[in-house]
Amino acid sequence: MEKLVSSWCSNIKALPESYIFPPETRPGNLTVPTYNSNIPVIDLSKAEGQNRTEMVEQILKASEEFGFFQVVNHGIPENLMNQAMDIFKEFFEILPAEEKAMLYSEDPKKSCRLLTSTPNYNWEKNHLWRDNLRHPCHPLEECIKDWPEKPIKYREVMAIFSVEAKKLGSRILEFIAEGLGLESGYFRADRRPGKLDFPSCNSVPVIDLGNGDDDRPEIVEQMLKACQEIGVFQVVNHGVSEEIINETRSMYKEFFEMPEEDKASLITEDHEKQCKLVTGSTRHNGNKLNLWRDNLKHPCHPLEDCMKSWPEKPTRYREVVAAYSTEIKKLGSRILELLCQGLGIENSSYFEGKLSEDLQMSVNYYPPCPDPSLTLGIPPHHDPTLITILHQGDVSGLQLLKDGEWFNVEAHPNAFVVNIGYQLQVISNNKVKSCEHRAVTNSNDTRITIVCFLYPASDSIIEPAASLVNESNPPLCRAFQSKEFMRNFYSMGGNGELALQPFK
Ligand SMILES: O=C(O)CCC(=O)C(=O)O
Ligand SMILES: [Fe+2]
Repeated sequence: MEKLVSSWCSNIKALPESYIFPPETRPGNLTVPTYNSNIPVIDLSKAEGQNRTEMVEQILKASEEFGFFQVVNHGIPENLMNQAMDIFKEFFEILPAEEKAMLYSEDPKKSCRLLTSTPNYNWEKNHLWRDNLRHPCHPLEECIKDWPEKPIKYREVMAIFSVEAKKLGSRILEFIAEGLGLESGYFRADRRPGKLDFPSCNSVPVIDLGNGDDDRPEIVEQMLKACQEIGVFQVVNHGVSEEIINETRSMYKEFFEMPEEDKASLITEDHEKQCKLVTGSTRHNGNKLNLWRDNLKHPCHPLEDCMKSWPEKPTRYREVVAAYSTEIKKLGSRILELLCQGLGIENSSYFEGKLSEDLQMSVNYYPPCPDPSLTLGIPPHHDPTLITILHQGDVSGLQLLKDGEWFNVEAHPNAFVVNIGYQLQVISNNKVKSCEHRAVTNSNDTRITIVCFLYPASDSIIEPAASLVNESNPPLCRAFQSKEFMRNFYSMGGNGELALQPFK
């Protein structure tokens, strides 16, 4: 093992010969002016405000002019940065030599290695005045086993730090994609699912709604916690009868498996049409990439008006879906009332009436897929709803993004998955968050998901609820009409944050 510079440098007065560079490659004058005044320091908190476009332009300009910029208000807590810095100080300056010797390696294939100067120490002419520790951080569970075991807190602190740094990196790449006019998510490595064995998300509780008022405080607390942590929970004992659910599911299976000619009249690219059957997405024709799904969509409110546009086959379609959507609307109101209490919105009927009036049915049919690692059922997105109530039967495929990783939402045949939508996030003044999610496919089973989107009526006014706004929680945006937000949401390619910009 070469002697690490950190192990002997403190006692020496003159620079040893092997570190002295030829005159033409020495830094020479050490009083060069700092570049700080020219390299922009970019305030990332502006991403959430009116000046987002300006901030994205700053990043792009700095990238063109310097290829460097600094960021502040980047979301990595100061104490975490200090902890990481202290860990490395302890690593290089205090850790006994024998601990470091175990990590020292000249084998470039070794995942975690400590070296001095460059990896080519033995054949370099001049050594560099540095020691260096390097290791990969992704995927965390695999890499962490090779990380230093000392200082004791190394793995704990650096795991958190690396997750935060990765999030920051993804955010910055997203700003750059935005500035370059690329589609959202352009730089993300996970546009294909790649691997197929995703872990289940353990932040999604299965909440039992069944036991009446005695359990209410506990139910409310569980819901709020899930909405704050991940924005998704499941409910069982929800009051929608198993019979209605099974009947609806088998009816939809029959629908999607009907001969082509029975469905042809519903296939359309006309956005104005109320009831639409599409393959891929509604923007399929403009997309180079197709999605491995068919989708049927139509509104359900007001029922009598909408029903006329619904499919006529299977013959029981209208009767079954009318019953199902009525039950889901009731369940939706119940969940919103519980959430209202959890959020601390004083008026318990806050969501009643127009604010939760609109119900859209969206049913996905994902046939078994020849190679699920290469394609998606639905790409990553946030729902623009108040809440979404989804039934995925016994085949999982819904995935949530948490700390930059995808997790499965476990399939419970009796449960509905409830998902916080972007408009509820606004009303909660960011107290609860909507979660980015996607649907993956599988090679064995047909998967049908019955998705009910609960929306405000299009002309209702959306704003952070007055009881959630105070001096320390200023309103995240001004009031707007739901339809204004929806228009922006679609024109901004489904990006809720951008859709909200005009109302900041
Ligand atoms: O089918 C799924 O699991 C996801 C559906 C979904 O996210 C949607 O329709 O917005
Ligand atoms: Fe969704």
